[in-house]
Amino acid sequence: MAGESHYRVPLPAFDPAPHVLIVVAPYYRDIADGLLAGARAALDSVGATHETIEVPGALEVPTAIRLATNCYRYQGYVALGCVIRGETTHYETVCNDSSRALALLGLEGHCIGNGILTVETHAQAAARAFDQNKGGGAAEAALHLIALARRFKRGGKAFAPSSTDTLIAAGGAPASKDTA
Ligand SMILES: Nc1c(NC[C@H](O)[C@H](O)[C@H](O)CO)[nH]c(=O)[nH]c1=O
Ligand SMILES: CC(=O)[C@@H](O)COP(=O)(O)O
Repeated sequence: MAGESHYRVPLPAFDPAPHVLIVVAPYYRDIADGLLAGARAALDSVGATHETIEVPGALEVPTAIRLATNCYRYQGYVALGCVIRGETTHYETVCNDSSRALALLGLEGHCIGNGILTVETHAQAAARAFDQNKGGGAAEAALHLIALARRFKRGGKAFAPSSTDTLIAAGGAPASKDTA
């Protein structure tokens, strides 16, 4: 499967536009550049502003995001990188720990899209970074979570469900101004 084949939930409109931090591990520079281009295009498409920082490897991405949360500057985060299986069990460590740490940060309420590829070969990585635009998908995931965070923000007014309200709407459906 080379190209993109799954359904992508339409992005909501944002007002105000969110500010997002991209954290990328350019362990494989060419793959990282493909992921970055897709992520930036997705953020630009909704008017989101963004900054990018680099860390050495995928294992550092969650820690960098956690450190960035200290400054309350970003509404969401896009984690980008690529892990390719080597000869030892280190692959499992890098894949599982980075993924688990990002998930735990998400459960703390941080809006994170995970675009860290975990693959067997460089060719698989290239297909996902370029043809399948996994960087864009990760940025879109972060944007959907930002919309949800705004919709369900702490101390917000009570929400009355209606037939048009679904979880998938992710903040895009209600006409009310519910911005964070
Ligand atoms: N093998 C890969 C790594 N390994 C490096 C670790 O992520 C980490 O930087 C190191 O253990 C120091 O803490 N990183 C990747 O991004 N991709 C790999 O394939
Ligand atoms: C995913 C990795 O950490 C990998 O690149 C390391 O390779 P190796 O298992 O051959 O040391």
